[in-house]
Amino acid sequence: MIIKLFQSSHRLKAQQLLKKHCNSTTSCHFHQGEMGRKFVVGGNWKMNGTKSQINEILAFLKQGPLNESTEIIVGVPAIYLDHVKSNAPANVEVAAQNCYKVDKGAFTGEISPVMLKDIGVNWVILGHSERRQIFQESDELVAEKVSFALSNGLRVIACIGETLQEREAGKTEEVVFRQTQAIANKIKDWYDVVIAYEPVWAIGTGKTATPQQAQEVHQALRQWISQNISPDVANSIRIQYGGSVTGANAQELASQPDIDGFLVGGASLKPEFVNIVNARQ
Ligand SMILES: O=C[C@H](O)COP(=O)(O)O
Repeated sequence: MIIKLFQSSHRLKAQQLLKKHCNSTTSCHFHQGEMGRKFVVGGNWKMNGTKSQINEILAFLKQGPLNESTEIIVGVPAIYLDHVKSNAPANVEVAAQNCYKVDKGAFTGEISPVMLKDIGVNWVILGHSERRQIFQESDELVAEKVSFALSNGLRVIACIGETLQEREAGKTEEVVFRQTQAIANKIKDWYDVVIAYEPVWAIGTGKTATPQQAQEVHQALRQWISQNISPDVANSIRIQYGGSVTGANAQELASQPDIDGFLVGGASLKPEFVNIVNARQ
């Protein structure tokens, strides 16, 4: 069972079971430092695509080849979730791009985690900067959504990241720690959470963070998580980078030790997404 959990991406759950196992036997060969994090690449299609364009994306995903050791998730506009769920290759998981914090009721235009589970969708992207900025989602609301989605059995890509103004004011760490703390205030288990660090100034602008800039924030965040949540969570949680990732820059970004994958916008609509999926050598 532990091996199965490792092969899936429930690494933290596996790690905790292993810890229990290691404490109860003297011959355990597993140690925390040996546990790698599975590379995870998400394609966030945002509000793009008609059914025929989506079928073209599905065609290049089917053609691949897609690295088997990378977990792949596509974030699909709500109206096409069912279609993509039925037509995506088996190794490509499907995510919604948002969901609300209650299971049903008078919330016109919203969709709930229960509805997503009902059509077999197991992932949701929450707290994307476009939701935070255009739709004024607060840290508190994002955290409530994360908590409610997890309690309904969804797995979550939780997005954080600073604006250009915040970076220039030297507030990058303060912002990403604050956004993560808001989530930490509402959840206990991080097994089913992937964090996507997406500096807002790099989204859709062609200005990718350099591998060093991204690594610096990922490392600082992991250290913060170790001190403020737990060393186990810090060691196991996957932190994606997002912001103008392309087939051309993915490989160097993927070589950074604390970058565990990507959340890709524009390039996820194009065949180069396959190169991004395969960026971790
Ligand atoms: O969710 C994805 C990010 O917003 C990145 O978008 P981008 O790759 O188009 O810069």
